[in-house]
Amino acid sequence: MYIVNSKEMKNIDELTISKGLQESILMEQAAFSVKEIVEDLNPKKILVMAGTGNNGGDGLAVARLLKNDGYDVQVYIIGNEENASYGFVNQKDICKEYQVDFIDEIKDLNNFDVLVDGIIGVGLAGEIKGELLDIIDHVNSCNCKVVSIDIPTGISSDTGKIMKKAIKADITVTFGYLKIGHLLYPGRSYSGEIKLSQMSFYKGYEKNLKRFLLTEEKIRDILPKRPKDSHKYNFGSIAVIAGSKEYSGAPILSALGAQLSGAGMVYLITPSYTPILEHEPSVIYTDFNKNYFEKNDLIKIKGKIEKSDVILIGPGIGQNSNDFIKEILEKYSHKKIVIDADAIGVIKKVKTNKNMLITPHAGEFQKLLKKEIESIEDIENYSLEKNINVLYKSTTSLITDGDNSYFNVFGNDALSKGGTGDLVSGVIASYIAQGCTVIDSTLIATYLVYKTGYDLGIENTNFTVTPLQIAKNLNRELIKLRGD
Ligand SMILES: NC(=O)C1=CN([C@@H]2O[C@H](COP(=O)(O)OP(=O)(O)OC[C@H]3O[C@@H](n4cnc5c(N)ncnc54)[C@H](O)[C@@H]3O)[C@@H](O)[C@H]2O)[C@@H](O)CC1
Ligand SMILES: [K+]
Repeated sequence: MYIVNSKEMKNIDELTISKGLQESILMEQAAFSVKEIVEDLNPKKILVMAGTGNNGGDGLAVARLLKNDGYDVQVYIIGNEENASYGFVNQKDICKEYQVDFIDEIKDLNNFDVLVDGIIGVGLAGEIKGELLDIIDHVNSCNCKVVSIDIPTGISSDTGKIMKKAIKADITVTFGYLKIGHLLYPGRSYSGEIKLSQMSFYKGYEKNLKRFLLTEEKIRDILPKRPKDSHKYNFGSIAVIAGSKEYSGAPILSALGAQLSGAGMVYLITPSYTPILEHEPSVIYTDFNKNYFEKNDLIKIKGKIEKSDVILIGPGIGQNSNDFIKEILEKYSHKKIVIDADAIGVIKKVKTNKNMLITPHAGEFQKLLKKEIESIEDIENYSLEKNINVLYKSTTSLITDGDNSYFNVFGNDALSKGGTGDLVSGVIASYIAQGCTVIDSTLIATYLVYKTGYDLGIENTNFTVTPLQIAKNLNRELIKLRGD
């Protein structure tokens, strides 16, 4: 499923209209789908709040359709009509013919049971200003159900950010394509339940789109098949190079993630002792009885690294093993490498390539960028400039190779715990070892871990789900995907 920004949506609108489909037809389609959703709420009294752009035009058309079906509906217009769009003016003229009731002031919004937010859609420019600031507060403090047209007023469709103030919707009805702002927080929570309506948009533009929603269907397509007649070497081997005196648990979660999701062979190499074999005896384990890795440790593990199809480096490794990490990234840059946690900072010092994946969360990524992340384009551009794959971990995670990006929205607060990232990186390495591309492996791994965490949170509570529990239950999602 494609995801668009406001510019792409505008291009799609314009291209569709250039093919001969009139704007008023698109508006009628949009309004009809909103009207049906409002009707499902069984309202007695409805207020449509309309801005003076085409989002307002949609709102006016919704009001007219509801009035025509006998509903008690009123319209309140917000903004300067001198600069109104043609779509708005046209719909207002039709509303008058249909005797739609316009009001000049709103006293108590609690007199209405449904509010339709047709104030601003994808045409939002800059921060909300003027009378709208108070109106938004008023809407957010009332008890009515709020249905936003296209995107809640005040949410940026490009970033999901609140542009000073935004309406909190119960339902958002959007048209043709999801917008980035529906998926990224806080836009994701302000949108409430999102309903996507199909429209007659010209599909020829889709070849230009490069952002996608990660779906179960996609995972079914890319999940590797396991041949019955196979041996361990069919499923690849992984060198997990992880841990330090301070963090002896992280390597366990990474190794378990790798082993419990199908890899053929997992070598775990840590500086100090970690009790992995008590958890999973099939892991091949080495430690050096020291606190951190040193550059010359590489000689001792060369054989295992060279036998491995994938290297996972970084979970729990701390900041005292950087020379050793740099040596590995330089020497084995021809191998697939998952670079996690404290190893991520080391990529600033090495030449990177598309065999590599980094897995930063916001704090780690900001350190690489040396500035705050403004939009997902910052992440995509970094990936392009550094020629490296990126998994940006957040409640909505982004997976990108710079050219194509996927949004994973299966995450929630059940995953917001130390150790989840270690598990994810292990599962990613596992699917690379099993023959998937770096990006596909990241899609599969984040899907499996996030979805398992989500399901365990529902069965138990989001407070109590742990990464170890998720690791031990990865099989459940795999069983569902296998279809039995
Ligand atoms: N062909 C089309 O163009 C279609 C457009 N559709 C609707 O049209 C919307 C886009 O319409 P527009 O491009 O006219 O834009 P919008 O109507 O979303 O926004 C423009 C209006 O918002 C006001 N505004 C913008 N930023 C503001 C700010 N910071 N503070 C206060 N007011 C602000 C502008 O003055 C203008 O009145 C979509 O979201 C969708 O609802 C749908 O009807 C489908 C077809
Ligand atoms: K809106």
